[in-house]
Amino acid sequence: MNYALIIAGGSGNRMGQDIPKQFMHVDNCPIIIHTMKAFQQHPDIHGIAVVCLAGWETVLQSYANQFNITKLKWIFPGGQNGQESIHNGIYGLREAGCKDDDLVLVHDAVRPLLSQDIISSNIAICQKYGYAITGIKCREAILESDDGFTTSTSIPRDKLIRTQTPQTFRLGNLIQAHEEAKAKGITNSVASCTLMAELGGREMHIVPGSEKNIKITTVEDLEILKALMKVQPETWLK
Ligand SMILES: C[C@](O)(CO)[C@H](O)COP(=O)(O)O
Repeated sequence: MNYALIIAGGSGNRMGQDIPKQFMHVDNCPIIIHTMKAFQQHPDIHGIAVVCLAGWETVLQSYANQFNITKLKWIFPGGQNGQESIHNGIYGLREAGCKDDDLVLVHDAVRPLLSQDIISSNIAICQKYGYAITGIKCREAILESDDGFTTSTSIPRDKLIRTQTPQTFRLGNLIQAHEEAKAKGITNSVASCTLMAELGGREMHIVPGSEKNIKITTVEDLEILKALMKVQPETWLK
């Protein structure tokens, strides 16, 4: 079985709005529901779990009912950071009876333009190799800065990959990684892929992502999202 684990535990401070960004409406629908629709629509996704910001669980369930997201099976509590939220999600899935061999597609609630192809490739690559990370090659020149204002250091971009989600693993492998992280005192890795890299000993395979698989973090991202939805309302899901 293949399950989407949607991470919606954040309060979205960088957006500077009263409503958490995953619950903001675009095109008359909350961003998180746009995201869930992509998994709802995919024939090889058997269930959706959401790790949800405290206090928003009932709102989420109501929206899921309203927009006919019938695959939503579980809502788990969010954590203090992304790593803790994913931890809550995977232990929740195990307690709910999911098997170690089941695939878990960990996905940001605020990446609503996820394509069906990216979901399919994540499943195929994870089934074949065990660890699938969505990513795109870095096309910009990269500089390093200590203070955010000045720089004199360039980093060659040729080997750099900008990661996206989904990031897909077998449930048992994810749980093992989080147990190892606990033993090593790693508590705040940025993403599942960075956690796997920090732990070492795992080769992750890259699934081609898309510039359209945008992460909504700032008001500017919101404007880009609205423009993309206007220009290509049908094609972004392909
Ligand atoms: C997981 C991620 O989307 C990969 O690009 C990204 O790291 C999430 O970052 P955030 O700090 O949770 O917004």
